[in-house]
Amino acid sequence: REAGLPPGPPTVPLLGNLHLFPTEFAHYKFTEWARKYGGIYSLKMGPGTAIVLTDAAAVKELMDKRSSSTVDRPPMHVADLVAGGLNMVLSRYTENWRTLRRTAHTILTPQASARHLPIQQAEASQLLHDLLRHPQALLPLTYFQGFYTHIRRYSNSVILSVLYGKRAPRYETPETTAFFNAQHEWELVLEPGATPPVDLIPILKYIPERWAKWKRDCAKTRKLQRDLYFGLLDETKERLRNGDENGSYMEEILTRQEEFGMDREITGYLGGVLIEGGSDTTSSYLQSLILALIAYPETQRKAQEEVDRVVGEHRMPTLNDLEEMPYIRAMILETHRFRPVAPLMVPHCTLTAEEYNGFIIPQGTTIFVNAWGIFHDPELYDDPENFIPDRYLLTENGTKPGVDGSDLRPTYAFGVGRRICPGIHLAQNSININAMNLVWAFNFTTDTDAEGNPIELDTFDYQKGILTGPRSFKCKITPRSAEKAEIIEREFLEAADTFSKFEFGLSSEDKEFVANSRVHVRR
Ligand code: HEM
Repeated sequence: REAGLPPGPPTVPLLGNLHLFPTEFAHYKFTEWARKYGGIYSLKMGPGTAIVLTDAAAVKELMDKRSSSTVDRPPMHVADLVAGGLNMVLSRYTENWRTLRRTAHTILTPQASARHLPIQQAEASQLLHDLLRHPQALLPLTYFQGFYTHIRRYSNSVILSVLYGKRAPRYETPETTAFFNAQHEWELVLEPGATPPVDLIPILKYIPERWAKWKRDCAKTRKLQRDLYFGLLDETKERLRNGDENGSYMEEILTRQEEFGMDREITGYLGGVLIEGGSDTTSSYLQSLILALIAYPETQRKAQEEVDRVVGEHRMPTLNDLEEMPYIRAMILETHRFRPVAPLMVPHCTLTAEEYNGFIIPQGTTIFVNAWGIFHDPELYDDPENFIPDRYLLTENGTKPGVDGSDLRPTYAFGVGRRICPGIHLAQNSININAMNLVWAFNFTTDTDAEGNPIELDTFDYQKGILTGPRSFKCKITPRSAEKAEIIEREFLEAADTFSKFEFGLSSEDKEFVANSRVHVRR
């Protein structure tokens, strides 16, 4: 370890700390090291360096205030092979990234996100309806529990609708299947160990494809992504040409392509990255919320009391109600803290050398922001391992009274500096609507086994990966009253008008599903 670097675990020759680097759930190990080496420590990755920040003051200074240096991402050859450097999440600080980011900001403003509220609300009404009708697995062979796929469908359909004006009525809708399929392949090639260390030893990039399965996997992922992303783009173009607009983001980009400086290639990938960013993040969050509500029934009871007081029995919640619901707002923040979707955010990288607190951070250093370690720091939070929304009623950032939490902020889970999540407004609308809806509509409880014993939930049973969410779990979802069940049916039926504007070019199975679900309701 070079002089001037922050401390860190002991190194060995050549590898540095590479042999210690966790290949899954890295945030646990990073947090253990933070308690030992401090809020800023370094890891030697062969000749390269990584810094782990588990200190909110350091994050604020380095990631927010000095974001012009920490805006970069570390090199990732796999991302270049799959998306030609055009995947905004993983892209380096290039002209293309700036174009993608600028355009994303222009279309994803709070005002634009508000314009898309009707379809978000309609989709949320289908989510309630799906949970009411089919809370359990839809197909006997489905690995996932029914509720789990309903939530995934919801978030994917919302993003497809707002981007391309085309919704996904079923989890098995062809575009949704194609997306989750491509995404699965993408996650496999991104897994640590799936590729040789090409970013550390660049000569490995030149291994011919016939000896490198990973290159063939990247090519396969690239094709799956391009077929879907450019297919959807071309359909939108076609509709625009035919005068069938419905106000989607891609229509706006296609209309203003020149002004945004976007060619076909970059436009296709902008849409793609927004589907990727917007699908499993929102759904993982909602699945974590349900998991927490079941594991902490007292919290569920308090949230239900509040929603009943503000909304009552006879109507569904609306976004305006949230203002009157401090407990639900606290519960929303506590879910981000308890189980952040991106526990290490997405790694950043320095464009210039930085000095901080007497340490030198060289140019080209990878920076991990250990959101998990900060959110679970017992110095900051009382009883951090438990789900306790009340903490956010005591202080703005949920920290212990008397502790200075001013370096934190309520949007922390969405990232830092110039890479902060551009989908934040759309995501927050989804989270706010559904958090209220779910506690208003249902009781969430543990399921029972064949002998009638409750099936214990493991609140640590999470998927591995940069983004994480609970693995499918069993639970019981029951409507809280017959009247609420009726309101759910009615709202879903009334949403048909809103849906119809987004029901272009559906497959025959989707058409049949749509027709049947609505006829069924009318009976
Ligand atoms: C619960 C929901 C969500 C959470 C918790 C979340 C969180 C994050 C985090 C932590 C980052 C990395 C920030 C950083 O590097 O510092 C990020 C980046 C990103 N998110 Fe989200 N996100 C969510 C929803 C969405 C949605 C709905 C979209 C799309 C509409 C989206 C699109 C993106 C994109 C494109 C980036 C990359 C930004 C860049 O590197 O410049 N996210 N998000």
